Amino acid sequence: MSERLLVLVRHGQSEWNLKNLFTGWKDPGLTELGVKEAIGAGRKLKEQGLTFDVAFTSVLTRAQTTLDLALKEMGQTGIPITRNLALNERDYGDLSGLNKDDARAKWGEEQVLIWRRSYDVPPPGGESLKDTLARTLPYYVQEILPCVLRGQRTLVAAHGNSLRALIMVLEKLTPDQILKRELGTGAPVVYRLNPDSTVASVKDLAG
Ligand SMILES: O=C(O)[C@H](O)COP(=O)(O)O
Repeated sequence: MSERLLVLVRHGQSEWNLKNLFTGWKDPGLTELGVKEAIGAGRKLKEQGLTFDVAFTSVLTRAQTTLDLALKEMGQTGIPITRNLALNERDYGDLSGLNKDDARAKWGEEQVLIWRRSYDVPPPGGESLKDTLARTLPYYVQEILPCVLRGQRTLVAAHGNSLRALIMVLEKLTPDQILKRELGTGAPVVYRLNPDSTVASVKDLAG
């Protein structure tokens, strides 16, 4: 029986995570810590005895580098990698490049939390989680899920909010529950799916 393995991993710390800037579709690289976290993700997956047949990532450097470093750590650099902007971070619109504390000072704690974590309120000029889901979910259903269901062990390296969107569907979270769901940098979440594509088990390798 095939194991229907799906692992989601958020990229390691980026230069803009470190500077506390809204990033979205901007394309900073990983920090030194981010590189360590990416290698650490590979090490955690290796320790679980996991190997992969295919991988998916976004068109942004921080996710691609994280994937490359994790695969290298696992000795798995030869597997096919598909890059698609459907997996990109949520577009933060006019907030992109602004400091998150400055934004809180300007618009208030509550408004910024709503922009960052609510389901359907977009930041000015950007995408809500619902908008993000509207592009990540079709890609997941059409491109990623078929690989998992045919037994290809699948690794997805992407972003806080593109992955939260997928996690909302996988874990059947309500808009209220997704508000509180955070994803650590470089922390893999390991899913095993049932034949009907529902989740059989989930294991968070954070920490
Ligand atoms: O795009 C960003 O700024 C981060 O990658 C995710 O930010 P958030 O935690 O504010 O959604």
